[in-house]
Amino acid sequence: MTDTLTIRRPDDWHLHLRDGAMLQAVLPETARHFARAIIMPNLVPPVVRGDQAAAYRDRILAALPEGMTFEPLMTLYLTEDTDPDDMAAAHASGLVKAVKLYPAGATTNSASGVQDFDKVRPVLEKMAEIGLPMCVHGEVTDAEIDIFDREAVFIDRVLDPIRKATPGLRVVMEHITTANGVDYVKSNNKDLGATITAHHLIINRNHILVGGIKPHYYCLPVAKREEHRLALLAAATSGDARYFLGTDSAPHTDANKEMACGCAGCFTATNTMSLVAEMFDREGALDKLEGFVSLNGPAFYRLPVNEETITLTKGEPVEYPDKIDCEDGPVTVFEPGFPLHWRVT
Ligand SMILES: NC(=O)N[C@@H](CC(=O)O)C(=O)O
Ligand SMILES: [Zn+2]
Ligand SMILES: [Zn+2]
Repeated sequence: MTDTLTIRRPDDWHLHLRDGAMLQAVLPETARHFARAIIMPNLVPPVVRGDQAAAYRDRILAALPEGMTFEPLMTLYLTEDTDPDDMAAAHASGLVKAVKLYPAGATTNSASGVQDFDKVRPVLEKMAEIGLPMCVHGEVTDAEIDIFDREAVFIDRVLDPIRKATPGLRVVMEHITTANGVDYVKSNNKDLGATITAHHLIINRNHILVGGIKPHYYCLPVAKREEHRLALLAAATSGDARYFLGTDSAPHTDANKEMACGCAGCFTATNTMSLVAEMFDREGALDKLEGFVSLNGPAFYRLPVNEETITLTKGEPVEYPDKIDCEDGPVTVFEPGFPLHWRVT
């Protein structure tokens, strides 16, 4: 039985760090294990231009505790007014590694997102030309589409037409939650990848709703049926390099989660590596863990892999805090409902 595992230091290809007091509170949770992360731009106001991304990057680095190393990989929030030249300059300087597409109204702080996809056509063409990847929150927002179908409908009605109209556009389907998402990636070429979160490998929709509503399991896209969770787990542990870890760790204070209209987002930064290793171990796929967390992401983003390593050890159940403190109020850490045995040592 394997009980220690040394792998290259992992990266997180989808992370929310927020700003101010929340940034201060959550950044060490990620930087403890992860070397780099793709930083989501859904602040209020959103990070739309290169100068805003540069200023946000500076605030992140200023919040990093002494002695920790971490590289924020910045993104721009795509709006109908995005200037293709500003975007291209931010990419050429090395600052910006991706552009994020939020359908307007799809998720937390997405009001400035795209309503009319034709309006961003020139920007998408520029991205294809310069090789700048687009990260997509893949859900339609139409009131008549059931929330559990919004990812599958987005693939058919929005994503596939965009990809066909924009050859060469490199796309990451963020936080996929369905077998439809898994299959769409599988049946396409190397210009398409997908991130998978730790929590979507663990929970299905029953976990949110059976026996009382669990606000800390509510995120978007919402967890689906068990058959979809199993498809995600199979994809993550398959060794297929088009799937990689993006935690979508999305902190909200408990006050904002535990209310009549609670925010969407699971906070997993603290225990991600224990969560993911546990799930890979259960699948007998520990040999695929390094690919999923440390190799496949850099390959897609055409970045070097990390030189440092981390060692995971299996033993007695791992202890981790149930909440982390933040000046704005406590933030609950994702609790899988079973013990975790792999710790980063
Ligand atoms: N995933 C979530 O449920 N929430 C994210 C936004 C997002 O990634 O869609 C957030 O910013 O809180
Ligand atoms: Zn999202
Ligand atoms: Zn997210």
